[in-house]
Amino acid sequence: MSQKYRSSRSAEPQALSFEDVVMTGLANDGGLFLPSQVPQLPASFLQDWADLSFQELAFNVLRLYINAAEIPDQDLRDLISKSYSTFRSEEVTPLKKIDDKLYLLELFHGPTYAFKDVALQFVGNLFEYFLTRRNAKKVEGEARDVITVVGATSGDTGSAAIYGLRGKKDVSVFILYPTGRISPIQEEQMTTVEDANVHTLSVNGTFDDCQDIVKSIFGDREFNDKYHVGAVNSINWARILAQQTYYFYSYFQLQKKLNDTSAKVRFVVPSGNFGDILAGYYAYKMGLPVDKLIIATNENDILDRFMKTGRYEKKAEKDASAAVKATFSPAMDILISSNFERLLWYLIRDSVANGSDEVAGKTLNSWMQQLKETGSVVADPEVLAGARSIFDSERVDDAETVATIKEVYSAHPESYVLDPHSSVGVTTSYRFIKKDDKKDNIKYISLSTAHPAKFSEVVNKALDSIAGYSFEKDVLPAELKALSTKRKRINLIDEASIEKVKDAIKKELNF
Ligand SMILES: Cc1ncc(COP(=O)(O)O)c(C=O)c1O
Ligand SMILES: N[C@@H](CCOP(=O)(O)O)C(=O)O
Repeated sequence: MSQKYRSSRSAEPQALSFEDVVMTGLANDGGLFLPSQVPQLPASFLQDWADLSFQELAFNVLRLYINAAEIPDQDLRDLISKSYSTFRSEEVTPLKKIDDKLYLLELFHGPTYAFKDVALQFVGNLFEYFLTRRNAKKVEGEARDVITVVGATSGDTGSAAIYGLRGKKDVSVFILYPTGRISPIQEEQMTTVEDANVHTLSVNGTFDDCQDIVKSIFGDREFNDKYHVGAVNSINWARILAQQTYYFYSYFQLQKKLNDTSAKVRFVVPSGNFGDILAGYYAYKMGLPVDKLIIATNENDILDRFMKTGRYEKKAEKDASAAVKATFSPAMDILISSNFERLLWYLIRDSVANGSDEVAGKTLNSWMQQLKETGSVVADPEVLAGARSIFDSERVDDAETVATIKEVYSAHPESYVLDPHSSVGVTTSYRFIKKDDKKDNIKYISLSTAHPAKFSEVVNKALDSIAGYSFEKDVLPAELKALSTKRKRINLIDEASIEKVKDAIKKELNF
C-alpha cells in the first residue's frame, strides 16, 4: 500500500511522505497529519496474526503506513527490534487478569515506566535513522541536517522522549513542563539526565500553556527554518502509529487466555490528549473487532462532556471561570485534547462532508478557528452519532481514583497496585461491568498507562492504612529509587511566554 499524508485542516490534496510527516511533526496550517488511507485488513488476519510476537505485529502494522521505498523491510525490522529491546518484559506489553471480566494491559515496562515508551523508543530511533541517512548524502563542508525537538509534558511524555533521544547525534531535546504540577519522580527522571543534548524547562503555567507554546513555536517560520523544530508529542503521527500495535497484541493475548473467540472486547483508556485511545480507533477502523472504545477522564472532562452533549469546549458552562484542575492523575490534567482533532476529521468526513477529504479539512479548519476564538464548538448531530457508534465515556473524580486503588489492592490475590491514571480506567471499567447485561459475553481491557511508583503520594494515600503495605518494599523499583541521589538540573521559566521559551532554547543552542 502506498501511503501519503495530509493535514487535518487542509482543503488541498496534500501528499507528504512518512519521513516528512515524522520530521515535521505539525502541518504548516496548524493541522495534524493523517494517512491518506486507513488500511482494511482481510478477515484472515484474525488467524494469521494471532500467534505473532509484539515485534512481528508491530512490523505488520507499521508496514501498512510506511512505504517500503522509505524504510526497507530489514531496516524497519531492525528499528522495531532495537526499540523494544529496552523493555523489561519479553512480551513488551503483557496482559494481566484482574478478574473474569477485567484485564489490565500493562504498558509501563519500558525505560521510564509509562506507556509513552512504547512509541517514543521507536520515534527516537526513527529520528536517528532519517538523520543518519540524510547526513550520509552530504558532501564535505555541507551543513548537517539537525532536529530541535520541542515538547510539552504533564509528566510522562517528557521523560519518555528524553530517554528515547538522549545522546542521539544531531538531535537536541527541549521539554517544557508545568512547574509544581508533575510528580517528584517524573521531575527527577527528566532533570537528572546528563546527556548534553537534553534540556528541560520548568514553565510557570499549566500543561495547556506549555502545549500552546510548543504549537506556536511550530508556527514560527523563522525559528523553524533556523532550528528545524521536531515533535515528540502525540501531534507526531509516529506516536499514534506505534501505539496501534498493543491494541492488536492485547486482543490476541486475550483470545489465548480465554480460549474463546466469542467474547466482545472493549478497551477502556485513561485519556488526556486523546493520543492513546486514538491508536485504538485506527486499529478498529482497520478491522480489529472492538465492541467499544471507552474514554476514561478525570475531572478535566472535556472528552466526557463532548460525548454527553456534543459540545467540545474548554470549560463547562456551569463553571465558566474554572481553569484546568490539578487532580490525582496529573498526566491527564489537560483542557484541550490535541488529538481529538484527528478523530473529528474522520467523523466529519464520514458524515457531513459526504466522504470528501477536502470538505472535511475545510470544515475542521473552521471548527478549530472557532474553538480558538470562542473556546467552544458544537458538533452536528451526525458527527456526534458517529462518535457514539464506537466511543463511550465516563468521568472519575479523585476520591474514586483513590478508592479503586485500595479496592483492587485488597481484592487481588497478588495485592496489585494501580497507578492513579490506570485507576481512572479501572473505575470506569467497573461502572460498565455493573451496567452490563449478564447474558453478553463482554470482556474489558483497561489500559494501565504508568507504573504506580511514579505517583507515590496518591498511591500511599490509598494504601498506607493497610497493614503490611510498604511503598519502598512493594512498589518502588531500585532504578527509580536511585534517581533521588542524582544531581538535578532545573531551568525555571518564570512566565508561560513563547518569547521566554524561545530565548532559553537559543541560549542553550548558542547558534
Ligand atoms: C500515565 C498517563 N495516563 C494517561 C495519559 C493520557 O493519555 P493521552 O494523552 O494519550 O490521552 C497520560 C498522558 O498522556 C499519561 O501520562
Ligand atoms: N500526558 C502527557 C501529556 C502530553 O501528551 P502527548 O501524549 O501529546 O505527548 C504527558 O505525560 O506528558
